[in-house]
Amino acid sequence: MTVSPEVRTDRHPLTADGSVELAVLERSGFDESRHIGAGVVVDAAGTVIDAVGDVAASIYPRSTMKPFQALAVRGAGALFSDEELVLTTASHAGTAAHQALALHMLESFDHVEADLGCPPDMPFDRGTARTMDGPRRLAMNCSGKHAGMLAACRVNGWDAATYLDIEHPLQRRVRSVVEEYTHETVDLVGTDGCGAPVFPLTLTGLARGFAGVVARADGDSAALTDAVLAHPWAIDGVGRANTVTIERLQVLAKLGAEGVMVMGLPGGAAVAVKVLDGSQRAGTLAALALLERNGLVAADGVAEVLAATGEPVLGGGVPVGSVRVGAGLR
Ligand SMILES: NC(=O)C[C@H](N)C(=O)O
Repeated sequence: MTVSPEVRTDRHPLTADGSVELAVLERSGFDESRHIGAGVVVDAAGTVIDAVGDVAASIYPRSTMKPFQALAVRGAGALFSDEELVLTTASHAGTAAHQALALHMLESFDHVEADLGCPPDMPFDRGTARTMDGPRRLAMNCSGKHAGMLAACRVNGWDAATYLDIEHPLQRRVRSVVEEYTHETVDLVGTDGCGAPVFPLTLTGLARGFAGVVARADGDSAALTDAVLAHPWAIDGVGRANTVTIERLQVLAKLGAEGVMVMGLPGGAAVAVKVLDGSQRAGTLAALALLERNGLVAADGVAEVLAATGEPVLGGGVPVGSVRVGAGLR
């Protein structure tokens, strides 16, 4: 992590003391695991309307930064089809369709797979992984984001070999988009798993920023929001949690690694959640519980999404338990 001269003295990480119980896994009638963390709901104007835990704590947003990165790429003049635009903001499952889309994005701007700055990886989708000989960059969940960044370099004549450097013109743009939407000063820079710069943000700033994106206040954020709603398969994968949430609830959902989840109602509120232990298990459950308790999504729709995407608790191959909303959210 590098530190800029004007470090915020109030920036602090989320701790156990700043967390509440978000989810509990019960097996055979006995509680087995608990996930703690924090979550915040803001309205369309970015005002906090509900919060649990220390939502002034900062977290790495990981892939929930992708909507801001996608807007920076589009703002730099790299234009794609709607499905490709969704891939620029995706943590995709790496299916053949996702990989083909990423390849088309590269080729449209005279790039090749080896130009991608993200590392070779196996796809999230197990079926696709079984068909592959080994990891490749196209299959990495961030390949669409990186293809978009490379396209922005081509359009502007920027150096494509250094596009992940924090002082590269593209990353400067990303930084200013993040600051514009979150209303926070970027003062710390880390490196995401895919190699891109990632900035700690308060949970509240992240929710505010996401509410700004789904507010559709300008052409680029409207195009991004509408594209995700129209092509939810591309942002995650068929049957996967973000895709199912978008399909069933018309709520934009975006996961980040290490237990981060943001969701936003087009033109309305947004929620941001961090599960302290980094587990992905509780993210969708906690974010939807926060939206539901504020009357922003219907209980039956939430139950449908959780039934379709919740992690099964199995014993001998049959369900013997469940994951429920924790005491901190009730
Ligand atoms: N889904 C994610 O958050 C991935 C993240 N961008 C990483 O590279 O690790």
